[in-house]
Amino acid sequence: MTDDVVNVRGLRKRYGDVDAVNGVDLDIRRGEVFGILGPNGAGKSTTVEILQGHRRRDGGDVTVLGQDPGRASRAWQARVGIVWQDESAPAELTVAETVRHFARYYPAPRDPDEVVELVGLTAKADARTKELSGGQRRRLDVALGVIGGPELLLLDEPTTGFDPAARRQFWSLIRSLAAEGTTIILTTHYLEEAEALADRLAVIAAGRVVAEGAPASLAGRAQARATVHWAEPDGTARSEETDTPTRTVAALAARFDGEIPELRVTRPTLEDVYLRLIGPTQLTGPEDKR
Ligand SMILES: Nc1ncnc2c1ncn2[C@@H]1O[C@H](COP(=O)(O)OP(=O)(O)OP(=O)(O)O)[C@@H](O)[C@H]1O
Repeated sequence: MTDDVVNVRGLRKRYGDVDAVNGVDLDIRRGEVFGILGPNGAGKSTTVEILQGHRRRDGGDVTVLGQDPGRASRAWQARVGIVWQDESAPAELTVAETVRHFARYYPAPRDPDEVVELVGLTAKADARTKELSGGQRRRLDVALGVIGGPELLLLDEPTTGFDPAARRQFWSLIRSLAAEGTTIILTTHYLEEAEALADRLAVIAAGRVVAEGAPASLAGRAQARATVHWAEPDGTARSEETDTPTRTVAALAARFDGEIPELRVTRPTLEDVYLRLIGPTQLTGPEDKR
C-alpha cells in the first residue's frame, strides 16, 4: 500500500501543435510540500490543472487521492483545494461573508473564522473584497482554497506580486498547513521560496521533468565542489574550486597567519543548478503563454 497522494506516469497534453506536457512522471507523498519549478510555458500550470481535474489529458496515467481526476466524484473534489493564478472573489461581499459563502459548498468545511485567522485576515474580516490589497486578496484566495479542509492543496504561483514581508508571512501559512498534515503542491518562479518551503522539487522544462529531489541535493548540488574565495594582501581577488575547502582554508590561515581577507566559501545555489538544468535554449525569453 503506497502512501502517495499523487502518482503520474507518462502524462501528456497537447494544445494544437504544442506539446505542453510531454511525458511527466511524478510521485508525491502524503504530508509533503512539493515544489514545481520551470520556465514560462514549461507545462507547470497544465500539469497542476490536470491533477485537479480541471483539464483533460491526452495520455498517461494519473492518480490523485486514489482516483483518476478526469473521472473523479464530487466527494473527491472536496478533498482537493486549489488556488489558481488570478482568482477573483465576489467584489461586494466582505472577507468573512465570502469565506462563509464558500464553506457551504463543502460537506465538512473548516470553521470560517478560524480560516480567516489562519490566513491573517482577521483585521480585514469586515472589509469588502474589492477593498483588499493584492497580497490580502491572495490570502483570501488561499482561505477559499482551504475552507473545505482539503487533504491536498494545489497552489499555482501563489506569491506572485507579494512584497517580501507578505511572502514570508505566506510561507509561515504554508508551513502551518503542512504541519496540520495537508499535502501541498506549489508552482513558483521564486527559487528562494522553493528552497524555503519544499521538501522536494521537480524541475519541468519543455513538458518534461528534468530533475527531481530535495532542494539541497537537486541535480548533484550536495556533492558539488566548493569554491573558496579570498583576497591577496595587494587586494587581488582569488578563488579556488576544491573538494576539501577546510584544508584550503587551513592552508590559507597558516599563510596569512590569522584572518584571511574577504574569505568566503560557496557552493552552487539552487539558482545555479536550476539555470544549468533548464539549459541555454530556455533563456531566450518568455514565450507567449496563451
Ligand atoms: N489553453 C491553452 N491553449 C493553447 N495553448 C496553451 C493553453 N494553455 C497553455 N498553453 C501552452 O502550453 C504550454 C505550457 O503552458 P503552461 O501554462 O502549462 O506553462 P507554465 O509552465 O505554467 O508557464 P508559466 O510559468 O508562464 O505560468 C505553453 O506553450 C502554452 O503556451
